[in-house]
Amino acid sequence: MLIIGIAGGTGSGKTTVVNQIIEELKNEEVDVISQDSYYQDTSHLTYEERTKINFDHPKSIDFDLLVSHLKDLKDGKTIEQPVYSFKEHNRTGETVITEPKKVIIVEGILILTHTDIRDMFDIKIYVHADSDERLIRRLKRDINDRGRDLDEVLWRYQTTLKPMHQQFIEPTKEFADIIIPTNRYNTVAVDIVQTIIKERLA
Ligand SMILES: Nc1ncnc2c1ncn2[C@@H]1O[C@H](COP(=O)(O)OP(=O)(O)O)[C@@H](O)[C@H]1O
Ligand SMILES: Nc1ccn([C@@H]2O[C@H](COP(=O)(O)O)[C@@H](O)[C@H]2O)c(=O)n1
Repeated sequence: MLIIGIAGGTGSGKTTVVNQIIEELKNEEVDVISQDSYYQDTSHLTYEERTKINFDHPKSIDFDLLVSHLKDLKDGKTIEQPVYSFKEHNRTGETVITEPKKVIIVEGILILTHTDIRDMFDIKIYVHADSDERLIRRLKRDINDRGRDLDEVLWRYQTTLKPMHQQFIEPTKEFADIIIPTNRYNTVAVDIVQTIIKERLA
């Protein structure tokens, strides 16, 4: 089993890169695990309280569950990946049955901050886009897809997202084996990663 970690700031293009990488792989060969599925269960809080959570701090992630799920997959066991709702700021209570495959791609802003998880990765990738580009993408995406408005995105950017990015996320670039610049669509980098995966699978 090959485990690939793909980190990078919000809006850097992690999900897009993952989708491009797996385009040529068969479904039965690859699992994608998103760190977003592992936001802490906050059902004990009201909706109002949940809106104020700092979702860019490592403490917002249930890393224990993520570690145990990755270990299970490595051991050939099936897991139940939680489903997360950005509209509700909480897990939905549903799960996705995920079976072990030849390639596991784990993507998320904070995945390289955690030593045990970092050590499980065979390849560590950091996706980089400039912060203004990321903010523009985040604004468009959160308003179109995640039920947010301009004020909410800018408030979150100023209060938590930008400082947490500088404190926790950007420094993990030093752990990366490969850094992919994505201010433009980077097909060359995607081709290189696809080639590495194919070689390892051969
Ligand atoms: N290289 C790129 N150039 C322009 N837009 C991009 C690029 N990569 C991603 N996007 C767009 O930016 C938004 C955020 O990308 P996404 O892959 O979801 O980022 P992340 O998973 O890192 O938050 C999406 O709307 C996506 O279509
Ligand atoms: N309820 C939530 C949970 C997380 N976020 C933001 O999502 C970002 C991480 O996801 P990406 O797909 O962009 O990598 C992170 O920056 C959190 O601020 C949120 O807005 N609401």
